[in-house]
Amino acid sequence: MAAVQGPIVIKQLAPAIGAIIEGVDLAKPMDQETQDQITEALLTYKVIFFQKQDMTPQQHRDFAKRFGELHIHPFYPNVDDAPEIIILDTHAKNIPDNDNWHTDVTCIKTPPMGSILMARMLPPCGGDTSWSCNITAYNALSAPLQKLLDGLTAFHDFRKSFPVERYGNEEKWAEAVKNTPPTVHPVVRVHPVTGKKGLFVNSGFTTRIVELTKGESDLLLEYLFAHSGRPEFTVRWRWSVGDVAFWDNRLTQHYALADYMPHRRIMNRATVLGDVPKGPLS
Ligand SMILES: O=C(O)CCC(=O)C(=O)O
Ligand SMILES: [Fe+2]
Repeated sequence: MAAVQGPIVIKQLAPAIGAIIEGVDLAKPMDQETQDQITEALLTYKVIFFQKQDMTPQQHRDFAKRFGELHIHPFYPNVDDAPEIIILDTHAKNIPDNDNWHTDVTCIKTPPMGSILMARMLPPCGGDTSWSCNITAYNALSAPLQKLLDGLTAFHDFRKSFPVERYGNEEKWAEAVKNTPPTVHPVVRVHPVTGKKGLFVNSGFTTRIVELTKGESDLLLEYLFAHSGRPEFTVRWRWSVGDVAFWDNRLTQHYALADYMPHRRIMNRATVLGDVPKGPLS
């Protein structure tokens, strides 16, 4: 059954992050007021969930396009006549994917502002996804550590999440590496809309803090990666087919649990490009 179009109802899920949005059918044409309410909810709750949705990949793309230009992933398989929609199908490679804390595609100069993920096929149980709030994680650090981090930058490298041995096709991989050289972002990001500060390092892509020695960088990153995933900064979503999660990728991370093998799980994702991350000093 398709979702009903009506007044929006918001149900907060956890103190740090996450809310369910009721009363919107994402497949239907949307007025500006509804879109603005969705944007507002995204900024407030960082990840928002829509249930019982019935979108084709084309409608998924069209909804996502309302929020900005879409990213076409160099690697993931995509829908034939909607290349902006990537297909995450664990069965295709028979290995789990995205089962680490990460922020999407921070290895490019303009990492996504948001990702919109829809569940298409699910295992009988398991396969939940968690999101964490990098603003709450930053606020929980001591003032001296916040001050140190405010002035640092870090490398983000495509190869950390996409090593050649995992994604095969050496030629295509070399081309993607050439087109995606490591990029440097501030370790603390100022959210371009809310002005809030949050950690902007993630275990998916961040390899090295530029201004520190390798030993210092390794230890500090290890601490920050572990800190960011603390349960009190998170929300965990148990999927049903037709659920859609829309997250503000600018100051969040997420983790797709791979606890359901050998069952199949298929998700579709649209990825909305963002701006160049700015730090407190940049
Ligand atoms: O499959 C999931 O639940 C999330 C996968 C993921 O990391 C993503 O779509 O960006
Ligand atoms: Fe992801």
